[in-house]
Amino acid sequence: MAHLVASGVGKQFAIRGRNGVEVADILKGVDLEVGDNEFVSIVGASGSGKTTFLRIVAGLAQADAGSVKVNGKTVSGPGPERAMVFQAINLLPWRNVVGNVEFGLELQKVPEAERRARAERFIELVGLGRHRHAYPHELSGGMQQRVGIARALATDPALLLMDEPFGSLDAQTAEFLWDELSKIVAETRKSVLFVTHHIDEAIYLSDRVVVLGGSPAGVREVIAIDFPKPRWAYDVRADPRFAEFRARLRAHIFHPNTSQE
Ligand SMILES: Nc1ncnc2c1ncn2[C@@H]1O[C@H](COP(=O)(O)OP(=O)(O)OP(=O)(O)O)[C@@H](O)[C@H]1O
Repeated sequence: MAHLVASGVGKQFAIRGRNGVEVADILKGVDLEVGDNEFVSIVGASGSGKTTFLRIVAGLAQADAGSVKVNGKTVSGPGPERAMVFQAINLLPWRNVVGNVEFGLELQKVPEAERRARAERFIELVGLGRHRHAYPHELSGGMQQRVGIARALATDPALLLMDEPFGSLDAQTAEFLWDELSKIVAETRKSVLFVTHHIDEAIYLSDRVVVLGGSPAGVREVIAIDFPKPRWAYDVRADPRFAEFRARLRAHIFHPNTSQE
């Protein structure tokens, strides 16, 4: 069974325009699925509704039309089967790495011994074992983002929702974390819905890339990225099909009416 099935999702916002406040359709008729152990990215021009859609799946915003189901259950708010990783990492500055990773488990009332064991496991998995007692201000941006990923994984969600998690990092650190993330996702067999501006990142990480676009926005294109896994950023870039995927995605994002398949 697909982990996530979104059907006909629509969202309106009150937009302040020249003629005062108007209600505008931002998303309309969005159909999107993420299967078991599948990595799906959403790309699209700025303002195309990527974050809005992800927030609806997370249960942080409500759709005005359509439905979102995770493991067959309709989403009506946040839930333990979904965990979100944001671009702004939002670690608790007064807690060390272990304390931050345990935080979500405390909210879920997981007993202390299990909490500690789970936190330690995921801290090791993201490669921060030696820094487990460090405080956020003692960590680099990339390390903080890895704490955010460990915090989300520790709650053992069926679906990991990621909103530009590497967007604030330098290119080198981000690329290093692409390899890390794909390794972690393969190891933990998670399903992931990932929002990004970065076309190369989407191609490298994803099984499928969904292009959102139009006004109101809908699914413009879905491209299957069939490079074998595990992948390494260097090999993927060197493959001639990488340039093809890139050109197709750019065409759909930036010239949606002129691109042809
Ligand atoms: N709370 C809100 N109230 C009114 N309008 C909103 C609200 N949130 C988002 N919007 C509007 O919805 C549209 C989609 O925003 P969203 O942040 O989902 O786009 P995005 O594709 O994630 O953009 P970016 O790539 O720039 O992050 C934008 O026009 C934005 O102004």
